[in-house]
Amino acid sequence: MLLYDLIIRNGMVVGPEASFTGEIGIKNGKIIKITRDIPIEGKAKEEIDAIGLHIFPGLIDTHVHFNEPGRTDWEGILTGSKSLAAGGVTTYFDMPLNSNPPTIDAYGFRLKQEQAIKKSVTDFRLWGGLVPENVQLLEELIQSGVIGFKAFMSPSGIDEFHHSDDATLMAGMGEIARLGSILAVHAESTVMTELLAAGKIKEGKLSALDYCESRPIISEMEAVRRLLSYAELTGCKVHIVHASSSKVVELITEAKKKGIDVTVETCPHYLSLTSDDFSRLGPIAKCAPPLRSSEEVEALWKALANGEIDVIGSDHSPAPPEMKSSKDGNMFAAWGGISGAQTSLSVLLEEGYWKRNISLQKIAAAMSTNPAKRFGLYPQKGAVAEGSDADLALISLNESFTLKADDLFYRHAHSPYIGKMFRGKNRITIVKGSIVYRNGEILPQENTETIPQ
Ligand SMILES: NC(=O)NC(NC(N)=O)C(=O)[O-]
Ligand SMILES: [Zn+2]
Ligand SMILES: [Zn+2]
Repeated sequence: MLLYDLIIRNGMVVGPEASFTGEIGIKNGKIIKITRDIPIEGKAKEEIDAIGLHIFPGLIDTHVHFNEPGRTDWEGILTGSKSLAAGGVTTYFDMPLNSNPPTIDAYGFRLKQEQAIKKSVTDFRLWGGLVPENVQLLEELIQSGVIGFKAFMSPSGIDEFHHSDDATLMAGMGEIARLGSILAVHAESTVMTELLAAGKIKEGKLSALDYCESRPIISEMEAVRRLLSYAELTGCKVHIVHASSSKVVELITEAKKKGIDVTVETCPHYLSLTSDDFSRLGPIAKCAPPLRSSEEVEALWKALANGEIDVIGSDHSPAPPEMKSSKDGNMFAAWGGISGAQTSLSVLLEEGYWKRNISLQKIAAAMSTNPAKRFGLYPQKGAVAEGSDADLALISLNESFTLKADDLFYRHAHSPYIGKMFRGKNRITIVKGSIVYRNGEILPQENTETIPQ
């Protein structure tokens, strides 16, 4: 009898304190043995020689919009999950919008879950939405198995997913606290962003910089402060998504000190791109909240280095090319959302590890361990440890590549990073013991349909 299905030999395991040379034995989708500095004893059906590779706990992307069912022409579970696997991500949390129907009741949940079980090449969880119409349906969403709830404090850009007014937030947060779940929030002020945008549009000021000015940092800060008050009042756990500035992070750090149960996420694009890049690249780099200055980028890195940023999520939110272009230079009209599912770790390694001395431990924490802990998946996920799911990314740190459109598995080969050089390449992605990605290719899996893209 073979002891293992798979043994990974000679790799450098990225542990929580330090990296160590170790070997990993996998059976039935789980890590059942790890040795330090000595070869694993026993045989396996398959072996991987990971000499020269760093073994990360499989990354968890807490924030993707795969838009299926309903807007599969924008992305899709198959294409989206392939792109994640290529980037070392083994589990994602899909947002309750822009799929149609949105995931705001058990029916919407079931429709999406059926598709994801058939098509996803990685593991996944689904967010439920909190909208003004469904406060009484949050419990059925919990029973369906949502990882948590997501609300917008300003319009989402999607007609079927309304943003939460203050009354909805307070009632919804009371209910979510009662259910013991967590609320993820897109925090921008509706009043500030709508009035500022209306002013710009009236004056015909429609450039990238005008768009950025219509969504200032203070509008995020105002929304976060208000939300934190509701969190304090209701006891609801909250997670602020896509913070664009260290000033937002500071508010959360202060709230943590006061005992509020809050965490914060930022995205690779806020750590690597500026509003000037948006002016240069056009709608491909449009997002909400918008890109900021290079000083803000550096301040966010500091916050990450200080351990003040809990989670990095991609906020992959693509749209068809027509919606990501602008013939007349009107940046207000283009779709807001950056395609980043495949490149998160690449950005963190090149811009963080190589350029700013951010340790691999910090990167693994923000991209795997912390999300697993925050959303109740640890230690099943988020750790290279005996008993954990065999979700792993094998990275060649020194190897560099220049990103080409051809490398992207997205439905639409869009990325603000095409032409950028990255040091650090994901070679192999393993999900629950199965090799799903190896050296540029997705490997066929028994449980996923091979559907043409
Ligand atoms: N409807 C969306 O997908 N919106 C997303 N768009 C961005 N971030 O520009 C988001 O997460 O807010
Ligand atoms: Zn958002
Ligand atoms: Zn989003």
